[in-house]
Amino acid sequence: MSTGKMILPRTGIGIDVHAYAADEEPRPLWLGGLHWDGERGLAGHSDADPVAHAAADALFSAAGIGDLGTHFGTDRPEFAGASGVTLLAEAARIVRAAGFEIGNVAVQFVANRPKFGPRRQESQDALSAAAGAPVSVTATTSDGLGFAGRGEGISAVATALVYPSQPTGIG
Ligand SMILES: Nc1ccn([C@@H]2O[C@H](COP(=O)(O)O)[C@@H](O)[C@H]2O)c(=O)n1
Ligand SMILES: C[C@@]1(CO)OP(=O)(O)OP(=O)(O)OC[C@H]1O
Repeated sequence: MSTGKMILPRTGIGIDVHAYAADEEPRPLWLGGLHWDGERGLAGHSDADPVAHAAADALFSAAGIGDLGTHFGTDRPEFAGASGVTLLAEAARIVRAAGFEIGNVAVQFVANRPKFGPRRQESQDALSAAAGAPVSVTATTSDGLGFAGRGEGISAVATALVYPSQPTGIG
């Protein structure tokens, strides 16, 4: 007999944007959980990895427990310079503690460079290990249009699917 309880998945979305660091204050580029040698870095309180941040934001969104700023505010000195991989792992821990399992996360970033394809698997492996669930990463240019086309910054958008650890609902 049915108990009327179900496991309903929930989707979430996250967007993150970081501007390139000023020439006077150069930073390393961290993108998709990887360091990109010789590439211009992004400005931010943490390591400014928009792929990892968008993934974490999508997880919080799917669980309905706020967003990146809710959990890792820029007023928290312990997150200064924090790696995106660390933030994503912590986000996954918080989401699981809130009673959810993670199905998957998909992220796409918009940037002319670095050329991502050759390091896609490495990035996906790093982020999937952090999340404890599959994280796929894709890249696109914007055909030279907009702030990505002008080389002003990098944006990323992510979706996530989570589901309750225990059946919920009527019954
Ligand atoms: N930084 C990037 C951007 C794109 N790619 C790959 O190039 C292909 C074509 O991209 P479009 O701009 O035409 O969407 C696509 O396969 C992207 O994965 C990349 O490797 N690095
Ligand atoms: C990650 C945090 C905290 O260190 O800082 P930033 O690196 O500036 O990144 P952002 O995507 O603007 O999210 C806000 C903060 O939670």
